[in-house]
Amino acid sequence: MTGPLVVEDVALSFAGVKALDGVSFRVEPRTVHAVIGPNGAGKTSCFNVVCGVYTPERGTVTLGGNRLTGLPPHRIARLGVGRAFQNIALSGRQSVLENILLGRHVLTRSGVLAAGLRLPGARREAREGRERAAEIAGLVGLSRLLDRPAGLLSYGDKKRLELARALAMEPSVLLLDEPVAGMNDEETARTAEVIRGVRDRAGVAVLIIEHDMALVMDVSDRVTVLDFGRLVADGTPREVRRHPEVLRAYLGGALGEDTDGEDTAGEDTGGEDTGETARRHEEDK
Ligand SMILES: Nc1ncnc2c1ncn2[C@@H]1O[C@H](COP(=O)(O)OP(=O)(O)OP(=O)(O)O)[C@@H](O)[C@H]1O
Repeated sequence: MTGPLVVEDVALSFAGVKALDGVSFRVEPRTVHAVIGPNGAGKTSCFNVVCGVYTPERGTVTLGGNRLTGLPPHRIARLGVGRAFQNIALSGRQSVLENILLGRHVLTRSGVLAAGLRLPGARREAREGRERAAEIAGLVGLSRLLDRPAGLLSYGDKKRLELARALAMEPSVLLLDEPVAGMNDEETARTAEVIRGVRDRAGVAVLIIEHDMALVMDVSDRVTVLDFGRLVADGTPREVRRHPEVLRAYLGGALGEDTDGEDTAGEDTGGEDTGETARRHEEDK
């Protein structure tokens, strides 16, 4: 990893709606960092700013000191920001291995012509690419399914293949948008292991958006909480779970279970009206 991903004072609006309003946080190398918040909090907008899909009105994003803001998404990807999309867009007829290799295209130097002419450099690159793709498949638990067409995989395996394809670009930071959405408990647990493996075995930082609070609290080293485009808390899972603003944003419910057995859901948050935020979110829908 080249260094931290630093989001600094980022602001973005849509027709007067402040999707992000002065958001700053940093993702340290080799950590799992979650961005959470109620619907419409600005999580997806934040990802889109990091990836270069949106250019913020104010603020910057840097990776290891290199400025990403203002660069097109493909340049940002080459600089080390990988993304696995929420909507699965795999090539169903191609095998697991071939799908991972598609993700490596961005790294292949010798190009299609050289490969077609079977030049030695291209052949070596192709062999190394296949070896690395197989390693990545191992990292996400798909080693035994290398030759299987992606279209025949289970839902959970498809999501993990999508993750592998993003890893094939050899990112320093991997962005995962709801990696366990729609998964049962067993698949969620497998994916949690994969996320830890990406951090610990591949040495890649993982930035996730996720609504599954149990997963977030389980795998994250750090959590950034957004609400109405503003950062309301940033800290370890334990710290944010107890943060009054976080409890207010979530009405205490989703974050109430504490590992030390204390129930923080019923804690007095000091707010005048804990129902206010929820009502506003309901109105927004
Ligand atoms: N392309 C867009 N056009 C107009 N408004 C948008 C657009 N994208 C996001 N917004 C608005 O910006 C705010 C933040 O939205 P965003 O999608 O970033 O939130 P989110 O936290 O990802 O929500 P969710 O959990 O529902 O996906 C919302 O008020 C949303 O309606």
